[in-house]
Amino acid sequence: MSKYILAFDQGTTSSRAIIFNHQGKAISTTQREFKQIFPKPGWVEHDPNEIWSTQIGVAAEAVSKSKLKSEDIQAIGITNQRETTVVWDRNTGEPVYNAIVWQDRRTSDYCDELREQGYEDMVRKKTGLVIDAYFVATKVKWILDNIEGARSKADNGDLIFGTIDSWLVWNLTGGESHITDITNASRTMLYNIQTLEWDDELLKLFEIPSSMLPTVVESSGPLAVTSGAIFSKKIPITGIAGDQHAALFGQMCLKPGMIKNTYGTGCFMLMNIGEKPIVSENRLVTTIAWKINGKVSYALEGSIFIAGAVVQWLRDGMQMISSASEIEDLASAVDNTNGVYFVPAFTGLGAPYWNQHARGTITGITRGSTKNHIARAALESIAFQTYDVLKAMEADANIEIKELRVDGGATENDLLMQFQADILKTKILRSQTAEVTALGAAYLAGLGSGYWKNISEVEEKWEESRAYNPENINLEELINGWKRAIKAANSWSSN
Ligand SMILES: Nc1ncnc2c1ncn2[C@@H]1O[C@H](COP(=O)(O)OP(=O)(O)O)[C@@H](O)[C@H]1O
Ligand SMILES: O=P(O)(O)OC[C@H](O)CO
Repeated sequence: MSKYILAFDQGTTSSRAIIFNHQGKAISTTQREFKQIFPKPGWVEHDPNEIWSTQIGVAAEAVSKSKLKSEDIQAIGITNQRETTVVWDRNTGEPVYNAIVWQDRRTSDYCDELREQGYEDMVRKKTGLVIDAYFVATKVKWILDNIEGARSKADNGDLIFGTIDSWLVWNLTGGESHITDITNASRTMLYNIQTLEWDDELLKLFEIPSSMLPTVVESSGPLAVTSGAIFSKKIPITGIAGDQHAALFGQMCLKPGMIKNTYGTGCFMLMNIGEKPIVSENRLVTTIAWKINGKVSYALEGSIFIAGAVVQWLRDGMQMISSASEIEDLASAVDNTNGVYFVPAFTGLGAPYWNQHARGTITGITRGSTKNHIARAALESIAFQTYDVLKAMEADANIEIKELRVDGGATENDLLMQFQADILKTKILRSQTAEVTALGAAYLAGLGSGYWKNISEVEEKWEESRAYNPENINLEELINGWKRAIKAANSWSSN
């Protein structure tokens, strides 16, 4: 009887489960959305119990939908929205507060204070990160400082924390395993990516007791085993990685210099930089790509907070379109934006600007501007933000990037992909598999359980579905306009 790999893809807006066969093809996909909680402007939360129930629900459904039994699943791979933080009681398994989501900005002012106090260099050298509310440490501190009784329980050793991979593994193992994989650890701002250990100085700075920390594990191998109560048979968990790291692996960017960009809610560009962590001089972050068989690979990352979400905003907020795919026709009705620029800094600006206080701006509007120009400017903003990150990456790595592998919902948009190739002057390759993130987790799990023999066996499965070759355009004028628009969005901020 053939065996399969079950991948969990726990994302920002939905939980997905996908079953892959030995050819690396998805044979069953299930997905469930869950509630987004916005208690105050700039705050974003999820209910951790709903994350767990939707994730385990879709996993059971994927198995039954494909008429498989638990014994047909060789191993589980987990990939997750990163930085989203849960603190829970190790005795009851109950969270003490909602999960604080990566997009949440409640600790921005505290991050400003840390920068003013001169911690930026130390944090960057140790963790590869910039000080920003995006990362985990300040979210844990906020829960300990603001939830009644949390600090004393944590000091007693009763509370533990984790990113979503930890939370899922804790529940899958019936509270037996409190672990996190090294890629997720590298997003906490508590993990030293040079020494590969939790960092005492950072734990002290953020006042987080070390008894709360999960054990850090590799991204592939025998990591944990589900408890008997979950599936009818215990299943090994043999792959875990944050979603952007899993996508880098799924895109088979295995050699230094290979680079991918995922166009979802946000855009996340990662470049494999090999076995040494380059510290960015251009406001990118350095992160751990994966650790396999004792060997760590590093990546440079540029995180863009709003990409496909600007299209969602035109759909839900402005009701300019009724589905995301409609934007392509609307934008294609004009040849250019007629000087309109849209900077979708709805939650501040991420890489390479890192301005937590910038806000969305539309500039260059004239009497002749129409919704077609605004729609086109919104789409182009995704490509311009990617341009800024790619240029920073080229400068950090001192190379010229010739090829970019892409995936994610917005890569369906041919207008966007062609414009992207044109302004980058780089070939864009869209991968054959839409579910590259889940596939990356499946590959990690399959390699960790002997389902696939070695990396070369999976490497040869990568295929492109379409290539976009750059066409000649007048770039200078376009980029000048974008830079002025960014200046406007930045100057709107009060800081
Ligand atoms: N044809 C399209 N053109 C532009 N954006 C699109 C298109 N189709 C989907 N999107 C955007 O892609 C995002 C969904 O992609 P997905 O990879 O599922 O994201 P995530 O994993 O972050 O939820 C949404 O923000 C949506 O607005
Ligand atoms: O869930 P996604 O795909 O929006 O990804 C979120 C990122 O991991 C945040 O860093």
